[in-house]
Amino acid sequence: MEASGWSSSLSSGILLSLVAVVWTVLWNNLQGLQLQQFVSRHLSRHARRLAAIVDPYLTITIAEYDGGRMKRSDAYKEVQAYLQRATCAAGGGVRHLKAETAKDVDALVLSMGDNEEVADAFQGATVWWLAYSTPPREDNAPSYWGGGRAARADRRFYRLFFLDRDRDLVLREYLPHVRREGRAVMVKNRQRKLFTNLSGDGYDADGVWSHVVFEHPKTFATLAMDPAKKKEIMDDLDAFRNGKDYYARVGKAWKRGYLLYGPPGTGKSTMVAAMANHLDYDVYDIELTSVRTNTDLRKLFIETTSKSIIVIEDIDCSLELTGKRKNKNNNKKKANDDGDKKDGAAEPPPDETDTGGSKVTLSGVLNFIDGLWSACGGERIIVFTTNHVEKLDPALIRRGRMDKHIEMSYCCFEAFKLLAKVYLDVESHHLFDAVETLLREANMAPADVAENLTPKSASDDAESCLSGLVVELEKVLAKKEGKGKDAADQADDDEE
Ligand SMILES: Nc1ncnc2c1ncn2[C@@H]1O[C@H](COP(=O)(O)OP(=O)(O)OP(=O)(O)O)[C@@H](O)[C@H]1O
Ligand SMILES: [Mg+2]
Repeated sequence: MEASGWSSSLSSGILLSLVAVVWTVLWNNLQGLQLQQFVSRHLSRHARRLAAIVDPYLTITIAEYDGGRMKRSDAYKEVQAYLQRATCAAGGGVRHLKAETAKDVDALVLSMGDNEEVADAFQGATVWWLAYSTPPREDNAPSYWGGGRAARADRRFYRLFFLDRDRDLVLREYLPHVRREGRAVMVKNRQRKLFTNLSGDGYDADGVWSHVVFEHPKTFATLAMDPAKKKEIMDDLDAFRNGKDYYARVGKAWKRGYLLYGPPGTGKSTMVAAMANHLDYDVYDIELTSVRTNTDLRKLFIETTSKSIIVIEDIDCSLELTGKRKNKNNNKKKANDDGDKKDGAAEPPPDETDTGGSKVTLSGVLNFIDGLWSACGGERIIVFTTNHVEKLDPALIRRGRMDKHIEMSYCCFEAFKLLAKVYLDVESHHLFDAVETLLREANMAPADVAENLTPKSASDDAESCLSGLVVELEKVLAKKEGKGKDAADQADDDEE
């Protein structure tokens, strides 16, 4: 925030008096309500400037990014939220509004467009807010922070104008009031968001992240898995959410890592949605191959808000993160004494001269998870998903980084019963016994079970869906037994 002022002058006072006299004469002669309204609105837009001639005013500028391009300023976001309400209250005063979807699907949240000005009254004083933006500076992408979309975007500001005589009121009471109210508006309007670091049409840009409204319907109630395991995960999440004091007491950053591993279609991505819905958190989905450097990755992390889940899907496919660190460490042991223990602040440049495309390295990802920067903000869950846990570098998934390892496995009978209830609304059926026996031997992912339980035509009912499932399970089992027999024959041949 910055403050400046102008002093009044006698000649300005005389000029204002003249303007007032001319204005009164003109006003009395104006014909027609419409013209009067037009002039009135025009005048109100300049009232602040006129007032300043006789009484100096101060300004406070609030930039969207203070202290560089690291993180959106909380004050800016709070003022933005506060002004959404003030803008609505201002009625016709603001002519160019920006609209965003609100929590209530039919409603819109309105905020001031660029170069719009809105007046606000507080305890008898009047203040004015102006929204404006400036083009990015040429030198606005310091190489240390890696530049990025935020650095290339317009720089946005709010400027508050108020009279000098209201200085104490504004600084001591009005601004804290604005921030408090702004936070309340943010909570009220909060829609959960799904963020991505990929830019594109259909996303709303928000610094380095783009987002859409997060509307995944999956909850733990409809997630099929072993009930005891499910309860354990839900308890773990609850303990995390309520664990602020615990984390502070033991001196740990308030974050928790979950590794979800298992074959395709066992519900890893679905589990992330259920977790987000359970905790009421936002989701940040990082496409690692689109992150150019380790510093960009760190910037993405810093720009996440608390109460969020940060997901990297298919971590084994995302990058060459499987064992590379070991080779690197062997090669550069003296220069870089164990990259995973480095805490981000002084990242070695050689890490970023890695492979083409994305230059994110294992060391960068390790720092991102539990380097010094990872403690910024708190209350974040980091989730990795993979089909091949055995391929991952042990450093990446050790406890402390990925605190909880959750195996998402093939469908068990308990999981099947839940799917049958969800998809067919049946809790018991004469075919359940056959399904139970088959599921003990045949490996079928919940995604495939769910697909078999989905009616395909109006004539499909529970009986036909369950029969279809039994047939499919028998096929899977026959295939498995066939493979087992082939393998046994091969072993016999080898022995001979
Ligand atoms: N445990 C489950 N409970 C309910 N539905 C499930 C479950 N597992 C999978 N499904 C259904 O199957 C579909 C695929 O699941 P999902 O994408 O979560 O699998 P995945 O484990 O992430 O697979 P991949 O390894 O290929 O990414 C989803 O639409 C989901 O509804
Ligand atoms: Mg998945």
